[in-house]
Amino acid sequence: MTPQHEPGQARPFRVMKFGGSSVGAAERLFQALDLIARERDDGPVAVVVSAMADTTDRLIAAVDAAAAGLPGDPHVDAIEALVVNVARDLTDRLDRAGLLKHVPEDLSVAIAELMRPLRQLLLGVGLVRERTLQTRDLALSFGERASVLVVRSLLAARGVAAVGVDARDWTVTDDRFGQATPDLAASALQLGALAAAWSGAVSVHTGFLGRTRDGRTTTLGRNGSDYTAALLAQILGAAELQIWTDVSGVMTADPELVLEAYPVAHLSQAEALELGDLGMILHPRTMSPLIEAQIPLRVRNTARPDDPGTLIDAVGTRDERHPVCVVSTEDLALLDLETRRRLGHERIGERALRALANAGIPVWVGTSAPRDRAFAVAVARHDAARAEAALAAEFGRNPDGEPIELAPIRVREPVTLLTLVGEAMGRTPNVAGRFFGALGQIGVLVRASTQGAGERSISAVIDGEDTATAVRTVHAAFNLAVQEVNLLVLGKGIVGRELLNQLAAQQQALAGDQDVLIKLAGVADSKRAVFDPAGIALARWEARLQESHVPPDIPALLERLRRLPVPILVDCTADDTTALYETALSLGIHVVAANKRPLAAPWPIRQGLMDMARKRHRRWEYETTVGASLPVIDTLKSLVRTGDGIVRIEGSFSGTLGYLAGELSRGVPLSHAVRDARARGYTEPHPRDDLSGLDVARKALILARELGMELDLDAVAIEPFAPSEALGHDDLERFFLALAEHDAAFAARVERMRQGGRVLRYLAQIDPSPPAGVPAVRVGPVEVEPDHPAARLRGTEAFVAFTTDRHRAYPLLVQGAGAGGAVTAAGVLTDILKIAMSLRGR
Ligand SMILES: NC(=O)C1=CN([C@@H]2O[C@H](COP(=O)(O)OP(=O)(O)OC[C@H]3O[C@@H](n4cnc5c(N)ncnc54)[C@H](O)[C@@H]3O)[C@@H](O)[C@H]2O)C=CC1
Ligand SMILES: N[C@@H](CC=O)C(=O)O
Repeated sequence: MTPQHEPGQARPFRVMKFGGSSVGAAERLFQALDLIARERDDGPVAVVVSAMADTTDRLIAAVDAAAAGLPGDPHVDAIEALVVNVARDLTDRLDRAGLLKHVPEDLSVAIAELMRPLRQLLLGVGLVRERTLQTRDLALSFGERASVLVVRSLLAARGVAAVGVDARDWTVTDDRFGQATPDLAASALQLGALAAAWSGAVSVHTGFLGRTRDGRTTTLGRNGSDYTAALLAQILGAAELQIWTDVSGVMTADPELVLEAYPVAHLSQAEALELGDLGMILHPRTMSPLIEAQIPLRVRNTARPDDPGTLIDAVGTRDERHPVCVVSTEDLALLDLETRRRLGHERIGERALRALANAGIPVWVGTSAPRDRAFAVAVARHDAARAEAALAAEFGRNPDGEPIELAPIRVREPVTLLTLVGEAMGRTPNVAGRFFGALGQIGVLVRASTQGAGERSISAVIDGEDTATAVRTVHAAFNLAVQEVNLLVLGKGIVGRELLNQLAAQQQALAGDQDVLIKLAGVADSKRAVFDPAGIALARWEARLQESHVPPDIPALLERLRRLPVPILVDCTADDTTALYETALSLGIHVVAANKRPLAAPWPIRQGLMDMARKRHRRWEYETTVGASLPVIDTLKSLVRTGDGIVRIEGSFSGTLGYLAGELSRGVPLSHAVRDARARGYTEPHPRDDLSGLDVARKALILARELGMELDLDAVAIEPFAPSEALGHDDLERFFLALAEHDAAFAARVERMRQGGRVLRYLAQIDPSPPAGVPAVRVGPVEVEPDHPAARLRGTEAFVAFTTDRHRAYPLLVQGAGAGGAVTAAGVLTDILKIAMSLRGR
């Protein structure tokens, strides 16, 4: 039973363990000392400490250097230097943090004194040039012993009665040096005898260390200080073990990979064991004293002691829904074994695991195909070659000694073991579906998979390069209530600016009503960029961009964008951005574009991008490139997908040219109408692209290519709206002046048409099977009769008519505003939402 803490009573006995990160940096020591003093005021405590900072590494390096041989004979000076270095490094660190002046005695002398036997030890190693695990354990013990000396002295200096305890004096172990196992009963006996002398003082113990019955120093292996602390807690019947570290508890994912990762409030001991198997929190053997004695464990942050941290106990999460932890174990190799026939009575998996165990190779995960025809096993990458050799040796023969038909072993590396751990999973339906669905949505291939017993964990082996995206996506699918997408918006002109305004207005509603959180990670124009992985407040995007001095290095920004959940590049420029799309898609970033140029790029380039998007399972959405927000592309794709035969596509694709035709028929001079159209945001950045017919030609080409027509822009027959000689100037003012010279001729032409009962329109026609000598795609001005569907268009209205096998008598019409910032931006936002919604609710 866990002792309960009654209000008003002193809290029962607790063990506090401070790891490398907490006592490692001398600066943190102050905080650790505060915490010990604070807890001590509240009831009895014992403290376990690790070695400071890189002291352990320095000690290993010193032993290795001594064993490798040092200059001089018998290396006395060099050994002296090694020892002095280790000691000086420690005292310098304390001095820099201003800690030495708090201690009345001279700590540097005490540390040097403590290290004296290390000198003899290294001399011995140098003489025999031999470095055994036993020697190494003894050398390493100086790190923890120095920590105890420092912590005890500093506690005493602030008036906290403290006694330093060399845990070797009570931790009785076997003689597996480097990874010794304590004997609980013997250790309890020793500790009982020692504890009587502490009489209320804080006992400060070395973590990690033990001693054999015949007095040789041992270490307890990985997470050894945690093990010491758990044992101490068990033997002394502590009410709680606190592990103080540099994070505020067990995180839902590696915060280096997932910005939104957050500490889990509660974990069950069973979950902690699963996580421990994956190298997280405590090593499973460290958990067993706590489970046996039912001692709760709290993981806390030394730098943020008021954070609640994670409580690990028998109950686990009190939150039925969430969260679950996503653990990524990287740098593994996956070995695939396949037999073409059954291997007699013994299964391939059993033999493989035994062979690997005999070779001393730890296995991260092993999974079998039905009836064991195939077996895949993941091992650390550095063990891959040895594992392959061990398996090849094993399967060179069957149990009867006969050769067998084993296909060559396939080794895939690097791979990552991605594991979802959470008790709540067992109580939630379709966990596997959501897990694999989330991976599938982003095109991550699962090379092997397993589901743990008790439905507490599920794992997938994936390619190493997919790790970051996969962890973020799975984390978001299980732990975030809303589907987050992250945008990098290129261009803040008519369309880009309006898009950001619409986003600002809709962001909250989308999160609240649609469970989609659209975050602006970055925005760039042709001069500068601003990027913030935490998200740029939409009300502040313009100010943030103006304040920025960062040049628009878009590939570098894409590299940062890819690390965020559901990254989308939003192209609202009129630039040639094909190279950027290639980078984005290859990095796993979706693309949403109002820009037509990449779609109108030479066929192999456009097709290469399409293939890349398909291969990488990324989306490239571009509905607004024809008819702004009108559903032109979606309609055409649906017709093609459902097997309708397209007979012809025709229409008025340009909002600008439609608007100009209307203005001309009202008597507005051409140059005035173009100025006006530009000011209203209908034209391309340079109106020449509209008046030359190029913009409509691009749109027609985009549609033709949807039909699989392998055409380039030069195959489109273009007759310009205005004469080419009027369109030469880049400078807009000069352009308008030159255009004005044609105002009278245009007015006369329109008047002549009016008198003939016809109207001017700029039409496009796409004919998949044109008559001989007629171009398949053509765009140009047409004088239409009053009963032509285009004759009735008003303002910026565009229309597209699809004549198909199924819509032959009455063509399928899409009609509405074909240009303008507001409708186009809404179309871009719709494309963004298409991607977000398709991922939501996985
Ligand atoms: N205006 C409309 O009605 C419609 C426009 N579109 C397309 O939307 C795109 C944008 O049009 P507008 O907003 O009207 O153009 P705009 O000229 O007003 O804005 C273009 C923006 O792109 C930026 N830019 C240019 N090159 C860049 C680069 N390499 N990196 C970052 N930013 C860059 C410019 O600084 C500017 O902010 C064009 O491709 C256009 O064809 C599509 C449908 C309708
Ligand atoms: N300039 C274009 C804008 C939309 O693509 C047009 O007027 O149609």
